[in-house]
Amino acid sequence: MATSESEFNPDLLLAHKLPETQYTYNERDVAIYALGIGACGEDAVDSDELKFVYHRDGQDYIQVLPTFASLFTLGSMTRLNFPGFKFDPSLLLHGQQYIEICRPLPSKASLINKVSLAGLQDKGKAAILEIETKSYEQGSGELLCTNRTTVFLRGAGGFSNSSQPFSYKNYPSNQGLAVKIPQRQPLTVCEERTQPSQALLYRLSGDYNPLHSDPEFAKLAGFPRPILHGLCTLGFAIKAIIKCVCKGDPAAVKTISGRFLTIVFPGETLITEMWLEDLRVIYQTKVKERNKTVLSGYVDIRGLSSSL
Ligand SMILES: CCCCCCC/C=C/C(=O)SCCNC(=O)CCNC(=O)[C@H](O)C(C)(C)COP(=O)(O)OP(=O)(O)OC[C@H]1O[C@@H](n2cnc3c(N)ncnc32)[C@H](O)[C@@H]1OP(=O)(O)O
Repeated sequence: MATSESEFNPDLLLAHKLPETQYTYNERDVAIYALGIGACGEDAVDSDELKFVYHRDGQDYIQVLPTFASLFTLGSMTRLNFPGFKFDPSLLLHGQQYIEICRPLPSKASLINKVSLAGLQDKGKAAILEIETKSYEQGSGELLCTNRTTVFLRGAGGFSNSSQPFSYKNYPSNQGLAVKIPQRQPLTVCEERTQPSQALLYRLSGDYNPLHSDPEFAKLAGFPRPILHGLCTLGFAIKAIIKCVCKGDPAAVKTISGRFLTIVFPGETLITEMWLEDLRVIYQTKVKERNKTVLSGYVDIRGLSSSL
């Protein structure tokens, strides 16, 4: 148990206001992110992926992958601190990510993030903490996207003061649910190998958690070597869905939900299976070398090309 009963104070915790953060990005950040999630990693002239890392003079702007939105949360997620609730940050794992895109992401922008606590559950052996980030364009004040980041805090559960485990959630119960994988054959499957240096490249987008780069830190956290960022795995999976289901159009993606089921090591091969249910793509991603399902979730899309 990471907190003694006297340390957990739900009134203090729920009254706590998280500070606003800012995030400014440009085309260079967009391209570095796309390389970090494997764009053009196997073929430098891949016509489906080149547009995410390069645009010729005279062409329209570089295109932005919808999972780039997950980076907007970095400012608040790297400094998590709550009065009335303590945990060991070295035991934190990314559990789930939910992203709602209100309109396609511009290739450069300055954003204001409004951050709030969206949930906290006592699961006994762990605590589940959820942080919501709403990103508004500076100037217009228009809402661009919402992220909900769920972190799984190993060893931080068992803090409830009553016999009923503490549970707080302030968002609709149908959002970001664990998915049921269909029993039928998938509509389509995409296989892509991550590079042994994938996490070292991905971290340059701003997630410098040593869990993904430092062998000693990874061992202290309970892993034999550094593991891949969950959001990097999610980026690979959603890029595969855009390629295989959305005909390469990143603007087709409306909502993304993913649950990280087990760890991925950089260098492993990701196989993403996809099923279509109306305008929802259900997906699961497996690591080929260990035959383990590492991620599952859904993507809601805005429409479908008739050729599918
Ligand atoms: C830009 C900011 C990013 C913020 C994150 C910063 C740090 C980033 C770190 C990473 O990227 S870590 C790498 C990515 N994440 C992972 O690799 C985690 C992979 N998943 C696991 O290893 C396991 O699933 C787990 C999280 C350790 C949980 O497994 P465990 O066997 O311990 O749990 P269960 O007994 O099955 O379930 C207990 C309880 O918790 C609920 N639950 C389980 N898994 C998750 C999950 N991934 N997300 C949310 N909730 C989860 C589960 O439903 C059970 O609840 P009840 O059903 O009992 O109510």
